[in-house]
Amino acid sequence: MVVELFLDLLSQPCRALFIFAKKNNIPFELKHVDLLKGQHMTEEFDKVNALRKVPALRDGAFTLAESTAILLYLSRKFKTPDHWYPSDLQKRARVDEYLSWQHTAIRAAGCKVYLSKVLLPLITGKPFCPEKVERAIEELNVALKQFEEKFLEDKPFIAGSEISLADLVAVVEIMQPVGAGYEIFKPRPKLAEWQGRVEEAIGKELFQEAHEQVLNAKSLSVAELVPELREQMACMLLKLIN
Ligand SMILES: N[C@@H](CCC(=O)N[C@@H](CS)C(=O)NCC(=O)O)C(=O)O
Repeated sequence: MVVELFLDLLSQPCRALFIFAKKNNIPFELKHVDLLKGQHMTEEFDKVNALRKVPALRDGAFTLAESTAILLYLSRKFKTPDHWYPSDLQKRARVDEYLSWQHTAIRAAGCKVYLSKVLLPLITGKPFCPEKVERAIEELNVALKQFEEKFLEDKPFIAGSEISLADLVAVVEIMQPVGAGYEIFKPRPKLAEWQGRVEEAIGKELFQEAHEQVLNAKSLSVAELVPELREQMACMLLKLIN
């Protein structure tokens, strides 16, 4: 029985897992959990991840939540090439450092841009609030400056000369505000060059496949989201962006 991955490619951590599994030829069954249909809120999905969030993994009777834990589980189980999570003590520490930092920095700010500009208007049917989007962009700009100066410096990749889990996790988060129409790369040549290297290391086709949905906001629909769930999701999003 192959590993089952519960994903929605609209979600950044899900894209990281999808790319990682495909790039490393890890055999897996993709279980699509459609966030915009509220499929993560069902009793059925609750048995896989009681946190009711994607991504999640099931390997036989074993279930696992949290993308970092899942990436590490897959890298160990399938003994993926060393560069993803280097055995060298200090290179590995660089990856750990980035994975620890990113949740409250790039991820938090990039999410706010996407949620306030794309998802909340889609769910409520109301236009986005320009002040909220502006505030989120300011937060994101601070995080991106820290990313370039502290984490990337003048290296090709975060842990040195090869792509690692840190770059993968970073790139999927950085693409989320791009999906909201925010021009991230033009004013940041260093970031743009890094993104190009990461995309090349992953493979352009796989990168595009993973990002197709998030880069096409017009294709999103909440027509199948029942009113109670719509209400719950709107409240949750408002809390997240405030
Ligand atoms: N720390 C978690 C974050 C998971 C997460 O926030 N997933 C979002 C999609 S990106 C989700 O499922 N949201 C649905 C909800 O919170 O109701 C991870 O890295 O896996």
